[in-house]
Amino acid sequence: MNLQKEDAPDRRRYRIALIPGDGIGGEVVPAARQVLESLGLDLTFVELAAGWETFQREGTALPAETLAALERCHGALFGAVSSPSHRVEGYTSPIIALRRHLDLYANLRPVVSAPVPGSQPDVDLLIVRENTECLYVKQEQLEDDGETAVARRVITRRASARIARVAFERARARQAASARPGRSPRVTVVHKANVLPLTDGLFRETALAVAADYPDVAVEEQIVDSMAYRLIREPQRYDVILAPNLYGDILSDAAAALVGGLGLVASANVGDRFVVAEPVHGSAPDIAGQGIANPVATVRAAALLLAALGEPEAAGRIERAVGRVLADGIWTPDLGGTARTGQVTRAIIQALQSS
Ligand SMILES: NC(=O)C1=CN([C@@H]2O[C@H](COP(=O)(O)OP(=O)(O)OC[C@H]3O[C@@H](n4cnc5c(N)ncnc54)[C@H](O)[C@@H]3O)[C@@H](O)[C@H]2O)C=CC1
Ligand SMILES: O=C(O)CCCC(=O)C(=O)O
Repeated sequence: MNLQKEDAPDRRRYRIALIPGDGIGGEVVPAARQVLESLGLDLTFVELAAGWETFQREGTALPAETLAALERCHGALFGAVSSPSHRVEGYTSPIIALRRHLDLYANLRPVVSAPVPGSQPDVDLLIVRENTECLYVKQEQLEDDGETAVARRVITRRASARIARVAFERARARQAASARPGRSPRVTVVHKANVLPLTDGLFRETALAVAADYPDVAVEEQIVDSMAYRLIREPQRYDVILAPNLYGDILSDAAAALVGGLGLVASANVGDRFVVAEPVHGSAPDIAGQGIANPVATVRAAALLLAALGEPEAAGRIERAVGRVLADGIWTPDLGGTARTGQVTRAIIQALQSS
């Protein structure tokens, strides 16, 4: 995947879109921007609108100007949006729309132990989630009698094969980077083909066929409900977990709970030409506006963005700085600490500058 703009005059100058969205998105994205600004890279930022507040103001949650501006950026950092849980005429989740519009077909979610309370030791896994289809095609309808609602679930061989390739390639790359020393690379294919033999069956069958091209990577399969159970019982045994969209979404929030919570876990929505990085969490309306949101997930998302753009060294520096701050016990309340968003952010910047 080469995400760098071919027409970029200088590959080491990046124009980055910032889409804070709603709720704590407006707190954690500026925090991540400060961290990015402290790196000494040649970055310019373009702030773009999307989300529920944008919808209320402009009648669309993903304005055409946002999409047009993204075309001129190398990548984007997304905060979170507040999507209502009831139908609102004309509203559609902008992050789901962006993933499909930009064909960001791989949602990569690293889940790694952290030196914080509640984190299990020795967890180092990657959830590779298909990001464009399944129930997220959002084709729902209410039947004429108003008593039955139907959703279409789409699984294609093409999308299943390309996400499976990402999973196997990542398993190889993780092995090369010694992510799990002494253990062989492995992909766990998640499905529910025992109940849904056509849709999940196609996902499963396609992933297992792709596995044949990767004899050096072990493959196993796991039905999604027992996957949830085993993930919680024994997260250390997993390496790369490959899942259709909805299962991957649910498993990644559960996995976050194993390593300190949603305040720490980031993701990258990756396609062949673009990347949108974001925290796994949502807009957290219960804590929005209080200055206590944990910025780490979004700072880590910024690191994933830099890595995808071809700046692994800067990404590594951010990760190491975050690790030091967490080890020093500079924690927001979700981790049991008393630090505020700004204090954690400043500590990360200080750790970067002293590295
Ligand atoms: N990618 C996106 O934009 C996503 C958006 N959402 C939206 O977010 C809204 C709220 O959804 P919820 O179910 O409450 O999930 P949520 O992820 O926003 O919050 C779940 C819990 O985790 C806590 N939390 C999340 N991020 C945190 C952080 N950085 N620091 C400290 N605590 C944090 C929250 O306070 C809350 O108790 C909904 O409107 C939903 O549509 C949810 C998930 C992803
Ligand atoms: O609330 C929204 O607008 C989107 C929530 C989707 C989500 O949790 C994910 O795909 O990671």
